[in-house]
Amino acid sequence: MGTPVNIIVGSHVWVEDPDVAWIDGQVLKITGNDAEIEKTNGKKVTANLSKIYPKDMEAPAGGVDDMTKLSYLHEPGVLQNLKTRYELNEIYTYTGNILIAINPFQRLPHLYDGHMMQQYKGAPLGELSPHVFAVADVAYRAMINEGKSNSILVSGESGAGKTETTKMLMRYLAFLGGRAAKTEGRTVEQQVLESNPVLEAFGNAKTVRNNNSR
Ligand SMILES: Nc1ncnc2c1ncn2[C@@H]1O[C@H](COP(=O)(O)OP(=O)(O)OP(=O)(O)O)[C@@H](O)[C@H]1O
Repeated sequence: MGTPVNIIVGSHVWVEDPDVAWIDGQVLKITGNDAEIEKTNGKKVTANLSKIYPKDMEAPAGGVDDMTKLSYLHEPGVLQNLKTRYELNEIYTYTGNILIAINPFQRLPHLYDGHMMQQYKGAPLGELSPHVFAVADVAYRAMINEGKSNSILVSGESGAGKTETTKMLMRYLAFLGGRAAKTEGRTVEQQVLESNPVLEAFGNAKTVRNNNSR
């Protein structure tokens, strides 16, 4: 993937591992196309040079909020960055203007409160920390400015968090657009959000990864 990088004796690299997907280590010896690597768990392994990837030793300790800032855009580099951020409860990361969300499997209420929504209102993408509200804000503004419908694509495997993400997108869009008008004493925001259980009932079946089949 990407430009070939010189791997020499002493290079810090990523090598595939059956238990943890990728593990880092240092090249001890190169013989032909094979490199002998001492992994950080102390074990040694031999791998083909085409299967190992350079590790960025200068990567910031807390990761980067946009993966286009990574020195190496290979799989272990991307996964390492997401893992580093996830451990700090930073579940959102950009890759350019695409947002990657990792399921936190715990409530993070501070991420979605009214204060947060207020902050993201009108803020250019990339100015604040990566967030689903930022994506909604850009989509909403493009719709208003261009006078055309807009869509937001939410994809991921079962249990990845698409339904939760969509709920947050709807909440934010309702917050932007539907606060003033009222029908039968309820705001558009309330009404849109109340439609969630109905949509869920039609769209969701229980799967092995996810039981929200309400
Ligand atoms: N941003 C989040 N904050 C807190 N919990 C979350 C978040 N995203 C997902 N979860 C948790 O993960 C569970 C599964 O997420 P969700 O239902 O959104 O997945 P999905 O991608 O829609 O799955 P499926 O394709 O099976 O419908 C949720 O019920 C919730 O407990």
